[in-house]
Amino acid sequence: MLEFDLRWQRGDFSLRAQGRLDGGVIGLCGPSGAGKSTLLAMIAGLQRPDAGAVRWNGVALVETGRRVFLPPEKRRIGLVFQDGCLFPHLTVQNNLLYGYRRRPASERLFPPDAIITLLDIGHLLTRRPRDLSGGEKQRVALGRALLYSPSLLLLDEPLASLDNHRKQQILPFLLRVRDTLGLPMLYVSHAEDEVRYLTDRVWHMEAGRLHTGPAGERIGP
Ligand SMILES: Nc1ncnc2c1ncn2[C@@H]1O[C@H](COP(=O)(O)OP(=O)(O)OP(=O)(O)O)[C@@H](O)[C@H]1O
Repeated sequence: MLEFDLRWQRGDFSLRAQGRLDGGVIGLCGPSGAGKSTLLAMIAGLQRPDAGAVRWNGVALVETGRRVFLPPEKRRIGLVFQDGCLFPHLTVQNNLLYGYRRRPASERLFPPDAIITLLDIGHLLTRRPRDLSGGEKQRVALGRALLYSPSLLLLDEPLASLDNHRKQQILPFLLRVRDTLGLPMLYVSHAEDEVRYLTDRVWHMEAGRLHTGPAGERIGP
């Protein structure tokens, strides 16, 4: 279970967010500038909170009061961003295996072949990112994040740079990941219909405040 209680301020913008994610998919929606990416960055360890804590199954990943700060590579959190952020000089295969090879065999969650089949990227393995379409890049980025063997997957507008047609092609893969791998996911998107395709558990963020609803989530519109 992921639990967080975080504060962060820069200039006029202040973020205050408290929440709990115990499995399944939670969507995180809200207008531009609401603080969604900043919240994800603090959970992943890419941004330090001014005050607060993030715990995974009771273990502190960050706790400002005790000066605990686990760097991102020690958190076992998979990240997928809008533009994939693949390593341009590596083939698809080496992008996919980048995190996998750095995990001890005993910690590896999924065999590469299973993920390659799940995402239907077997025919792309020898290509480099520049020779992939936007949708293919995002499938490879998702595969790379999964082969890192994360305990939690954070997706920050993973489909935002794709046209509607491509989005419709990728959403079923995300459903497959949800249904076959059982990883908890926090999915940021402006598009609430996209989020609702994957989950009816939606958090809202506005002007730096996170609204999770009375039961830690909001169900229904
Ligand atoms: N270093 C900084 N200094 C000042 N303000 C910052 C800094 N970094 C982020 N902000 C502000 O924090 C706010 C939250 O930004 P954030 O990117 O988290 O929002 P978002 O909800 O993810 O937006 P979008 O949907 O457009 O990606 C914005 O108003 C942004 O300008």
